[in-house]
Amino acid sequence: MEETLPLNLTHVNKPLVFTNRLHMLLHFTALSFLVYYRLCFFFQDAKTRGTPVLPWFLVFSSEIILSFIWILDQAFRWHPVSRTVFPERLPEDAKLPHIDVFICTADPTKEPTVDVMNTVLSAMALDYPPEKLHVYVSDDGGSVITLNSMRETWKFSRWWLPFCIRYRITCRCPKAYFSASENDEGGFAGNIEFLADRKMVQAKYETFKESIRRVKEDQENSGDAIGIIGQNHPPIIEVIHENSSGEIEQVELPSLVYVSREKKPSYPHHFKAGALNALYRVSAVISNAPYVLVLDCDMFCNDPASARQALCFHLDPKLSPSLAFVQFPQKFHNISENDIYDSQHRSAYKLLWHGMDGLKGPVLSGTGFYMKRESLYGNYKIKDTDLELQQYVGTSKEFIKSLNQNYTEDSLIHTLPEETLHLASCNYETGTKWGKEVGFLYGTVCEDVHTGFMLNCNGWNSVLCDPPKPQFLGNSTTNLNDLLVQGIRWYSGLLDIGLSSFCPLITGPLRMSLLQSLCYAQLTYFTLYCLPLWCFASVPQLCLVNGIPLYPKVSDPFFFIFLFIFLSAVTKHLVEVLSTGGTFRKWVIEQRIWMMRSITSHLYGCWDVLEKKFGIREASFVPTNKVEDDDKTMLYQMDKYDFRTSNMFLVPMVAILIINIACIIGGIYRVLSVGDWDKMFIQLFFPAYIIVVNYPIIEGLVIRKDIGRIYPSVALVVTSNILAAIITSTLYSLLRKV
Ligand SMILES: O=c1ccn([C@@H]2O[C@H](COP(=O)(O)OP(=O)(O)O[C@H]3O[C@H](CO)[C@@H](O)[C@H](O)[C@H]3O)[C@@H](O)[C@H]2O)c(=O)[nH]1
Ligand SMILES: [Mn+2]
Repeated sequence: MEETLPLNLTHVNKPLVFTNRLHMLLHFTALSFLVYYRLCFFFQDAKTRGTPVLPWFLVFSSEIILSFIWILDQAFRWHPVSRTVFPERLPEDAKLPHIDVFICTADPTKEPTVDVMNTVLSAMALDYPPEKLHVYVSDDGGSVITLNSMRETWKFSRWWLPFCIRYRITCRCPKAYFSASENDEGGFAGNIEFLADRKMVQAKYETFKESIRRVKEDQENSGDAIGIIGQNHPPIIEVIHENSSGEIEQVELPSLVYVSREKKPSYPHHFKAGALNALYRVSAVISNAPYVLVLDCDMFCNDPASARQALCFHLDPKLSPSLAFVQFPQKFHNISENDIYDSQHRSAYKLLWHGMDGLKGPVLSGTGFYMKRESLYGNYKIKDTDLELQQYVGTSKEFIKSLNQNYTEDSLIHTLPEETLHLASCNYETGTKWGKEVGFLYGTVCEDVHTGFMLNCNGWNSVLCDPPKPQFLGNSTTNLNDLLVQGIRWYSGLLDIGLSSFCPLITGPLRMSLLQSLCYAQLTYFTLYCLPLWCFASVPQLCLVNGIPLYPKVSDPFFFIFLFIFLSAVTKHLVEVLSTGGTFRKWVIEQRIWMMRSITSHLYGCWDVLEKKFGIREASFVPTNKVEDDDKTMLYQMDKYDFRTSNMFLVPMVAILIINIACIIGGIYRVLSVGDWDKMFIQLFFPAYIIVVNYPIIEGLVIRKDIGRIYPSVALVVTSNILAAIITSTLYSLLRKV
């Protein structure tokens, strides 16, 4: 009866679903009262109002935007699920499908080659029949360093893979394996042969690292600067192969292919999406596996079992026909205990993705997913003539042939090198539907969300596979500068999708469930948090000093509506943090990071989108820095914010704090002398809350003496004060008049 047992199971946490929905009902009712209260104001007689219209309107608009995002957010909480897989029930190895692994790298200066090669090694060492595994590395930098290092990697893999298999090592990324405090001994603890082999392989690993260092040095000495090579180079494709030397045992290894697509300054290259599409084509004529694992170069396989786990969904006869991809959550190896930047993106990967999984499936997250190759080929099947097909996917006959291959071993095509180079050339896509209907979509730097959204629109589903042991571990941004810079790219890319012709609120409901569309809308519109947060950080405070009440007084029944909404929102957040393994402290940190990001990254993200819409600026994808810096890591591990970032981020944060501190002092003085504290209670609470939550900024500015503090440079002090003064005086004059 073995065959009838399911490969996977889905669980619904019913009590959680119930409490979520009850909370939605209560919170929504309170929000309706709030809207009623705000609207009534406009019907009052101008004389009895006692508050000018403008500040009321600003605060009301902000509340509407927050409520709008809150409503979108509820879709994630409607029907969260989790899943279990049973890889032991998969068919025997001989019947398993081929898998291609794509690893993207772009810049050997920002993405340390040794780490990239560790990712490659961990992927080659997946627990999967090696003859069915092809690992492709896309090098957008077109760098000799990466190519030569891959040759070294191939050599080392002949030692590394047999070692992992023989001793059943589960951590197959050598860097992680050799630096782990506790050794993964696969049940061979104390075995003399194991210890000797381990020592020998470790020595080989050291030699391997040394050889990569030499490759780098040779390149630097040859005068070719690293980094600027990326924008203009011919296509290079090489199947890595070395003649085996006698001393190594003969083992079958997965194939390893280096692909650097052609780049010319006159052709847009569409960043990572362009790189992945080139890999899609090249691999189609080499191995053409029906499933593709995509990895960022900094995300290694932490457990070799992921391929088999993903196949528990892809080979499930019920799910398979409409299943586009199996997404594993992004998890990171460099997260400290308190995680002061929320680098792990707790809410997304521990909560939101599970919520979408209960609807039509999680959003594509850029890395750590097993995609069904066919799902990205669009509507190629309904093209009648060869010409139509060529206009759709391009002119390569070999590629078109690959579309209809049966994925059996004998059908693997042995392609001529010219064909692969043609497929990786930069004008191959001209006049075709690549990036529009075929492959990863262009037009935004968040190609992952965009592509996932369109797949869902076209009827494909996805699932989230989140086993207890992280299958992939990446490198997250753990300093303020990288975090905020990366944030600008994400939030502008996401808002780009929201404002494009693929607006999730319009396209979505027509082509998928309303709830799933709301989830996408939340992802693409939460950049707009910057508007209400800027407002709440300044308007109520300035009204406080001016004696303009914006909220009901303590004795008013509506006061409890506001109190309830605040408490309900923060308590729900706190409960979610605690139930996903966080602490009270983590909750405060998330509140703080939300404020910091909204005030800076979200704002600049919006600005970026505006500039792009008006054609002032082109899209850019600045790869995140992945070089480990001891100073920065030390500060992060010590839970100290590293404020060594540009004034572009510091000035708004410091200016907001100046306003809040000044207003709370002025406000308290005014309330004491006038005695209307009951009218101003909420407005006194606002700045107090902001100051308490953001205390580390004050500490960084006036108390800390270490390298990560905020240096009160003349430029910073002057610009923050000027900004604070501009905001204050503009609002001051406006608020009173209207
Ligand atoms: O022109 C480019 C730019 C980047 N990359 C690669 O894309 C990957 C992701 O870039 P990274 O700098 O690490 O960006 P992150 O912000 O960390 O990436 C997140 O956000 C991206 C979308 O902005 C997604 O593509 C990623 O999968 C997701 O992890 C890396 O492997 C890069 O080498 C390219 O191949 N070509
Ligand atoms: Mn990354």
